[in-house]
Amino acid sequence: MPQINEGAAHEVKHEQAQVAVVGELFDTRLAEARAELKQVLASSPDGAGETYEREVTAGRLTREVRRLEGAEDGLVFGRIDLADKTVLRIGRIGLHREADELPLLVDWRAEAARPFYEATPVHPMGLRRRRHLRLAGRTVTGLSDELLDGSEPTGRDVIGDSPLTAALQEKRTGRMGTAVATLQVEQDAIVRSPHRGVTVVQGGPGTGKTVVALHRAAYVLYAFPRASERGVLVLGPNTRFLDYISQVLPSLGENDVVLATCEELAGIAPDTAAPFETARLKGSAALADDLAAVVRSRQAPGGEFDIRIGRERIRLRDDVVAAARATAQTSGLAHNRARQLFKELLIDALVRELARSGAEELERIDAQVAQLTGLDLDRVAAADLRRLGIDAAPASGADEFDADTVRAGLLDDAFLDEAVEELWPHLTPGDVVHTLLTDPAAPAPHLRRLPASQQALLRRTPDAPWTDADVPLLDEAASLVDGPPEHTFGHVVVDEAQELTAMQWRMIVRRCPGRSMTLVGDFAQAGPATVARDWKEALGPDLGRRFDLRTLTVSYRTTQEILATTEDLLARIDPGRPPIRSIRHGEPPRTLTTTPASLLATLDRELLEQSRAHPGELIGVICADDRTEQLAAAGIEQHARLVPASQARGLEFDAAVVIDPDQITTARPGGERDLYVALTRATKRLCTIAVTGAEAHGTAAG
Ligand SMILES: Nc1ncnc2c1ncn2[C@@H]1O[C@H](COP(=O)(O)OP(=O)(O)OP(=O)(O)O)[C@@H](O)[C@H]1O
Repeated sequence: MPQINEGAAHEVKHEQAQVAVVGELFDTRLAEARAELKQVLASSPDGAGETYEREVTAGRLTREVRRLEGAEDGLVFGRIDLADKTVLRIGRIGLHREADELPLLVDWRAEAARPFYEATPVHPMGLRRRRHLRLAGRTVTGLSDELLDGSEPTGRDVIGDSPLTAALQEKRTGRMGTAVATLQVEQDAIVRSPHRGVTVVQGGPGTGKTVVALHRAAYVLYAFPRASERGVLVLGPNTRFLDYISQVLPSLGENDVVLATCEELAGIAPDTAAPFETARLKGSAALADDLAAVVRSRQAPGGEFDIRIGRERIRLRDDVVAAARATAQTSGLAHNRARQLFKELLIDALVRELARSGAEELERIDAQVAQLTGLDLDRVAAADLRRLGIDAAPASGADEFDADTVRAGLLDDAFLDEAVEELWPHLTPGDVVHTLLTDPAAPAPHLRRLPASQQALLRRTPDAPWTDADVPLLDEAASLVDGPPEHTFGHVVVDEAQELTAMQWRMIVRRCPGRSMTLVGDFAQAGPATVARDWKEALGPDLGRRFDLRTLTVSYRTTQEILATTEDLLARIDPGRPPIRSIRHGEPPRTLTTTPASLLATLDRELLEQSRAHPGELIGVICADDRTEQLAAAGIEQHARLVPASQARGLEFDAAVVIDPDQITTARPGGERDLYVALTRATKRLCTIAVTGAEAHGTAAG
């Protein structure tokens, strides 16, 4: 915090007064929105139209109230002074009094706020001074200025610690906070990018990828109205991570973003998690073709259609059925909808057939009558009609056949529908995936080409529960049988995007028809289900190669000392990658060595010492997944957050204690990447506990 000298004290007082004015307007707006909402909720609408209108208005006002409430904390955080002496205050939302020419508070996403983030002494963007404010509630607790135009500080400029340093020194709470006051130039450039297609942000641990992703989501909502109308989705790897980031967008005044995992997006709650080998195999896009083949195999694969209608037995030739099938299959409709088209085409053919056979029957009767009596019935009938003064064309059997009535009757006929069901059954997504993975006779060109051991991993038993790895398959099957998902988004943000399998990419792309996305991740941190090695490989099949690739280069989390100890590991994971640098410095990481029998005692002691030395700090204990249960049973969670290595991606702690790195490395393929993730979670202190001895992995006793 800058030293509050006399000039600074004066400035703090001045800012305090301004913050109070902004706060007053904020309170008025919030009170107005709440009162209006109350009034709308108390009204009694007359009729469906008014009820609908009331719902819409109440929805809008509820959102407005939540938006304002979310932005209250740290409402004002910046100020820019332009060379022409214009002063603008920057905050989480915009506030404007009608009578004023300038806004009282400029939304951080507005163009007018851009210089607050992007101005540098080399490119001052018309600024003389940039000021950061620190607030506790509505009290200004500190401020610091940067002079950008080369002018000398005056008594009204407060030159002190960088606001970024102050922000980074705050204790971790277990929930990510916003970085709206201190977004750095390279981050801001991505957040504010006008690019509406696919933006990919890569960078090492702690470089702010999540920060950028979330602020980008808020920016899109503000700056791209069409995308915002269709909604913004933020997709994360697991609920633990979503919980970690859950507060960021509300505190940016944005409550309308949907936060979801892939499972939540598909609306499927799997019963269990698949082993990674299975997850990797089930992630292959080639299975999409196999699923499509299974569905096709249930679409009138061949043969004629034979049905009794009334007393008649009608048979449609196989080429007639094949033509209906081809038309339905090329209609672009999903299986269950195309079934209706197929059925209607069959009915059309049946009606034609009935008309033809009816006409033939009448002709046959006429011919028999003529042969027996010598009368031409058609001519007799026509002569009779002429005598009556009616000019009639010769009657034919077809004229007496009411095709429309017959057609309508057949459309409603349950018996006919059953017959169609034999050829083209209604399917559920579960039927399709189940058939692919359980039925050895199912068409599955890709699956068949796999070695027997892999086929065995993919096979499921009839009653097996669905796993997380089945979710993208079920979602793919849903799109094949019921059509594309109803709920789509205007912009999708994916965090830890390196984790997604090809099948998961397909489910995301289905939900973002406009292909407007921000994808952030780091392949050096990829889990074992990931097979793609880079973005081109991961995105190529669904999004092509035209994406805007940005790289973040500075870590704001992991200290330089910790990064230095992970350099060898990183070089093994990704030999060509240049090490990243950090703006943080801290204690050198420590390694403790223990035996399986004394692991719990060693860990206990370490946690106790850390809590005593650094009260209130958040400690994360990261271990191989297999060891989680043992540590949980020992009550570790009373002192620290216990995180299985597979779920540590994206998380952050003041201190991290990494248990048995060798076990993490060997627990699953790509274990070195799991270890790299685990070692880079701490903002201050890293302690590694190595476990030596024959029973080192997973068998330690307390
Ligand atoms: N501009 C910033 N101002 C303040 N804090 C920042 C800024 N950028 C990043 N941070 C902080 O740095 C930490 C790491 O950021 P973040 O989690 O976004 O990194 P990441 O690249 O997503 O990391 P990982 O690869 O481990 O998932 C967070 O605590 C975040 O709040």
